[in-house]
Amino acid sequence: MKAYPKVSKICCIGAGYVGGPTCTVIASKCTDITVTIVDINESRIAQWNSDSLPIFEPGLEEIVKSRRGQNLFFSTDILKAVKEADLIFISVNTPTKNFGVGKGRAADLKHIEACARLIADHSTSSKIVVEKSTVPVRAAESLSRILKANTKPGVTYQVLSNPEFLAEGTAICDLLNPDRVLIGGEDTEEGQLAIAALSSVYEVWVPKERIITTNTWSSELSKLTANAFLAQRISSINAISAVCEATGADVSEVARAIGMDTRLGPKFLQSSVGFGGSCFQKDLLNLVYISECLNLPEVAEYWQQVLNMNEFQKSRFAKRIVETMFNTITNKKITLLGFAFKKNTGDTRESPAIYIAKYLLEEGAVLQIYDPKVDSKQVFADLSGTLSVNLSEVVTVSKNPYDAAVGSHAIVVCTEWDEFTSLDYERMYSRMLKPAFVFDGRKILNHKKLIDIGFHVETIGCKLNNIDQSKYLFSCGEGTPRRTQEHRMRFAKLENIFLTSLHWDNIDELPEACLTVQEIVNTGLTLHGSELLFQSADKILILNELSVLHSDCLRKSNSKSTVYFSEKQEIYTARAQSRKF
Ligand SMILES: NC(=O)C1=CN([C@@H]2O[C@H](COP(=O)(O)OP(=O)(O)OC[C@H]3O[C@@H](n4cnc5c(N)ncnc54)[C@H](O)[C@@H]3O)[C@@H](O)[C@H]2O)C=CC1
Ligand SMILES: O=C(O)[C@H]1O[C@H](OP(=O)(O)OP(=O)(O)OC[C@H]2O[C@@H](n3ccc(=O)[nH]c3=O)[C@H](O)[C@@H]2O)[C@H](O)[C@@H](O)[C@@H]1O
Repeated sequence: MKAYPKVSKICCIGAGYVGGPTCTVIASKCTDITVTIVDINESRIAQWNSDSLPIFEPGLEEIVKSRRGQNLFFSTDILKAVKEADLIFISVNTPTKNFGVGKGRAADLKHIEACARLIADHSTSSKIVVEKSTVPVRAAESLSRILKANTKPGVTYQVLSNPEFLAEGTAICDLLNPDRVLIGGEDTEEGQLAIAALSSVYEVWVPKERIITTNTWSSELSKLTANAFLAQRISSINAISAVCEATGADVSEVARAIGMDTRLGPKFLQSSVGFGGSCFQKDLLNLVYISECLNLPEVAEYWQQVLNMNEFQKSRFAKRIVETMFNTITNKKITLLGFAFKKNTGDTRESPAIYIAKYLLEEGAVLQIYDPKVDSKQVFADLSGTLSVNLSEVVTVSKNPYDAAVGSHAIVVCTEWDEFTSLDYERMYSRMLKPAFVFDGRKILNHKKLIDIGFHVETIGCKLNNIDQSKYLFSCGEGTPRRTQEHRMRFAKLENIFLTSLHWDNIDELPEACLTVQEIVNTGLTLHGSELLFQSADKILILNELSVLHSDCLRKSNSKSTVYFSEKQEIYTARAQSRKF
């Protein structure tokens, strides 16, 4: 068998989340190959050539900087790179079609086709064309037909399928140490030679036994199947999380127990607010569409259910936020921690945070959003379009989580960033209105500790023992400080005093209590009682350093709910802004 000439020049069309990292790693491992990554998006290429790369991926920047200008180039001169290359990766986006036949389900292959026509029109030498993008089964065949129908004399093409399995956030590790590299090609001598040529590129750093070869269609279908199985696992554990919440079981315990079965394994069993990202939904929709086209409605329905479960999970979580906050979040500030679809990436495509944010905004909430890698421009772009609210009035993007917590009623964790586990939640709590809530959509926080601080905590897949940790002192008559000491209650930790009547016996020591609290800490003191009591209390409490808030338990007007806490909280909020002694 003849050997294919050694690959010495690679062109990658599409400088996105796949093309950029993949070909950067190839350039770093195969320093004798010149790798040029091209894109029609000029600003993206300019960013790749700058100090601020267009995507965040741990470890990527170092490798780009070490190879850029050596054997790694980013360019908008697509024609030149295509002409010079022996091997061309097509890594363009293949989004879900939003028009015409297959709208909302089929993959839109217009970018792939544009690449094929461009290669056919401008190539003056033979090429191996590699489908890196995720495509429907038999897409390589269409690619091949376009190329061959436009072939110039003396130019030949071999089309390979080489799907990418990297996950964002761990892309560099995945590329350096892949579980497998899959290459599909034609079952002809030329096809096998092309497979061998691409394989030789990977063999520089990937053990040969991890490079598997197959026919093109199996390769294409394996990619869709891998994503479908991964998404199915998440939807399966999320379905169980709903059962756990209804029964008192804990989904983390269930995941641990089943994950130790070597047949199941522990990965992808993290129950969450739902999966996001640019591929799971798109690829599942594609699989559903292909199954329908093949007249396999049962198969289509089966995979559709994985997506339905994901929608259910997101909406269940969003509804729970509103229900727990006394069924109304109108004008309530809510802090969203995380906006990316997972940690260690700035990518927000199909992020569950977008769904949650839109839901809360539609319910009238005011959002204060913090994500370490997503900027405000991206947040506003993602939230624009569908809502009936003026976004700039109801959404702020903060530069740190503590600012995002000021005046907020609730924290909602949407992304599992490591830094969220080590925040100073006492500090967050002190900046929030009470009762203060945490909704942990990623199950990453120390829930017991949060409850001890005073938060009401809700999470996915288990019921938490939320007991009201607030301490109430009923009346504050003569001898109260002494008696609180006898009962080992620290006066300075006092946050609530309930005044039962205006009689001097009940309020005698109130000024001293307030002075003590003011001197030592404090985040504020709430007095509970009737309006009448407060009119008198106003006259005896004039403190510069301490906010004393009123909670008028008797007033029922203006109440949207008969729930005591709801009413208390509304009045508390209103007073908090207007009354300071
Ligand atoms: N994002 C991910 O983690 C993974 C994505 N994939 C698949 O890889 C493909 C690419 O995905 P991403 O890199 O995330 O997309 P992306 O949207 O980040 O990047 C695609 C790039 O292709 C460029 N492009 C489109 N048409 C072009 C043309 N005719 N000429 C030159 N450039 C063109 C776009 O300007 C864009 O910069 C998709 O099929 C996706 O399903 C596969 C594995 C992982
Ligand atoms: O084709 C693709 O685009 C890629 O899709 C996924 O990678 P990615 O979407 O980048 O990230 P994942 O780690 O798979 O996470 C996807 C979503 O599922 C969520 N997830 C993941 C794991 C888990 O246990 N629970 C869970 O909710 C994540 O938070 C995230 O929202 C696959 O993992 C990659 O193998 C594949 O190459």
